[in-house]
Amino acid sequence: MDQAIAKADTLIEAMGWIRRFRGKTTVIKLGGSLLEDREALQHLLLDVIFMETVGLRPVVVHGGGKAITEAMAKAGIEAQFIRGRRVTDEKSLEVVEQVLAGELNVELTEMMERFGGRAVNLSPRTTCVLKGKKLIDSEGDDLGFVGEVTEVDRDVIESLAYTDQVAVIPSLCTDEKGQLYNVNADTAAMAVAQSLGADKLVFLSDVNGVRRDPKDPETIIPALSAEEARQLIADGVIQSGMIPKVEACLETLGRGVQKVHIIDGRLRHSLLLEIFTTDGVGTEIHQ
Ligand SMILES: Nc1ncnc2c1ncn2[C@@H]1O[C@H](COP(=O)(O)OP(=O)(O)O)[C@@H](O)[C@H]1O
Ligand SMILES: CC(=O)N[C@@H](CCC(=O)OP(=O)(O)O)C(=O)O
Repeated sequence: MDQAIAKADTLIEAMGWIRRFRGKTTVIKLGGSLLEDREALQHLLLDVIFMETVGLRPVVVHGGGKAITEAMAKAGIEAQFIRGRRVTDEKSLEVVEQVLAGELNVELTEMMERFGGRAVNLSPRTTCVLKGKKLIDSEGDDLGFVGEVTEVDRDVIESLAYTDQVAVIPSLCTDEKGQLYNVNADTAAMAVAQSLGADKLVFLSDVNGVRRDPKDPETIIPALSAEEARQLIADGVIQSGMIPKVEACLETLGRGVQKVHIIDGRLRHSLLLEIFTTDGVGTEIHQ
């Protein structure tokens, strides 16, 4: 009996969160490491469809760094990164476009459709919603065809949400001349969240959050202020792919998005636990 009541309490709590977030936008960023784990990915996409079904408005932005590096290796191109961003020449850009827009984006949408959801890919091959320009690197390095998003077509994304469809956006943008650019997926998600005035931005990765020791899951930091996060980057505790992620969190918080989380997408239902429970999982970054 007690157990049944405890379960009812969980349900009541979940209903409260559903009421709180119904009609609100959550931008969900799927990282490359996670995209490699098919089983985890399927659970996750099912959760996205669940969110949409109960009236939340999830928008998916995805990367695919690992798959790109593998495809480049097959094409005999060596991957090179500067401050977490891939140096992208013309040949690499072709591979990036094929993997993100030609393969992963289509695969993600198809998987969601198989779960009974309605998902629409918004890539430069279909409807390009991310406009941008070449990224000028902070240290003056030339990264090639690496871009930054300057404008998001929020009308297209929102009109999908209003008609119960989930937008699936790869991290690619085009400039006014139609030139394609490779965008770091964390910053692409940030741009989408800001433009939509999202309530939440959730980064799903293959780590349980930001850690004091990157190799030790026990050292996860559940909550991090913007100031602490900057210090951890300066101290070299936050490294490699975690740098653009945390920088994207910090910039997003400065622009009105209420909450930003970094969570482990391999953990079953981590997304729902994050949204529908008080304690949540992973690292929350706040002002
Ligand atoms: N302080 C840290 N805490 C956790 N992970 C870290 C930290 N510093 C660096 N990392 C690395 O960042 C990676 C996550 O970034 P990235 O590989 O770009 O993820 P994704 O492809 O999912 O976006 C982790 O797998 C981990 O190796
Ligand atoms: C410019 C740049 O670095 N672009 C990234 C885009 C994909 C990405 O960011 O994927 P993850 O989210 O899996 O890291 C890249 O080429 O790897």
